[in-house]
Amino acid sequence: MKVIDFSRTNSILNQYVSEIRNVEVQNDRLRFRRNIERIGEVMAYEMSKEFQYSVKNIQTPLGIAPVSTPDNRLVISTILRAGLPFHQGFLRYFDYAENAFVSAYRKYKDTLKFDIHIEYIASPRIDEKTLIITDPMLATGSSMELSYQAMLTKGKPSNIHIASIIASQQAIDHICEVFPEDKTTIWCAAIDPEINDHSYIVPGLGDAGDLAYGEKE
Ligand SMILES: O=P(O)(O)OC[C@H]1O[C@H](OP(=O)(O)OP(=O)(O)O)[C@H](O)[C@@H]1O
Ligand SMILES: O=c1cc[nH]c(=O)[nH]1
Ligand SMILES: [Mg+2]
Repeated sequence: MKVIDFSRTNSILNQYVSEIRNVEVQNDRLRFRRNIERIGEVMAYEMSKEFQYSVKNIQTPLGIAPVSTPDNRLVISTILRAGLPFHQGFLRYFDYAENAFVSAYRKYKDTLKFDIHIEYIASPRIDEKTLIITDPMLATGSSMELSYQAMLTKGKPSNIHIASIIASQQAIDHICEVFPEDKTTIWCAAIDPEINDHSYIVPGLGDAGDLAYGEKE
């Protein structure tokens, strides 16, 4: 499976990642959400280079201009809640994309053990389309796996892009096992080495949903 890790390349993306990780900066919710959006925008631009293109002859006021534009039919799917600003970043660039939303949350049995519950899905048909699943955090990879299973009730995509910001090495390994190898690409801004006993990514950034939208009870 193709895994693209942007932290290996020097670019302005790393500035945005440093700010969402930084305890001195990340509590500014507006900046946190905007940085997540900006990472989505940059990632969307990079991802667009992998799409299929064909030349269209565009009528200008003065003549015909041949322009190569993408042909992929995109569905951007997002895992609530933390995925929302990331989704928005992709949608700013892929303005013709269809959109899907899946809810996934950790229901704790005690302080360490939890199940992931999927209770809501709103999606178009995804047959023969390019499915982009956006979620800024991949800790165990279970929310991504279960959300993908839920999306498969809406059809069979031709190819899949998993977009995350911080992924644990464990999540990358898990996704490589459970997603179709030949048609999946993982995009992330960084891969961190560990998850802790509470299944939080270390060093990670903390709870992305809470940082974007406030704590829940
Ligand atoms: O890889 P996993 O171990 O499944 O963990 C990652 C999930 O955790 C976060 O959501 P969270 O459950 O915190 O919900 P929230 O976005 O509502 O805060 C994140 O956005 C992922 O969906
Ligand atoms: O590190 C983590 C793990 C799950 N969800 C988060 O927001 N952060
Ligand atoms: Mg959360």
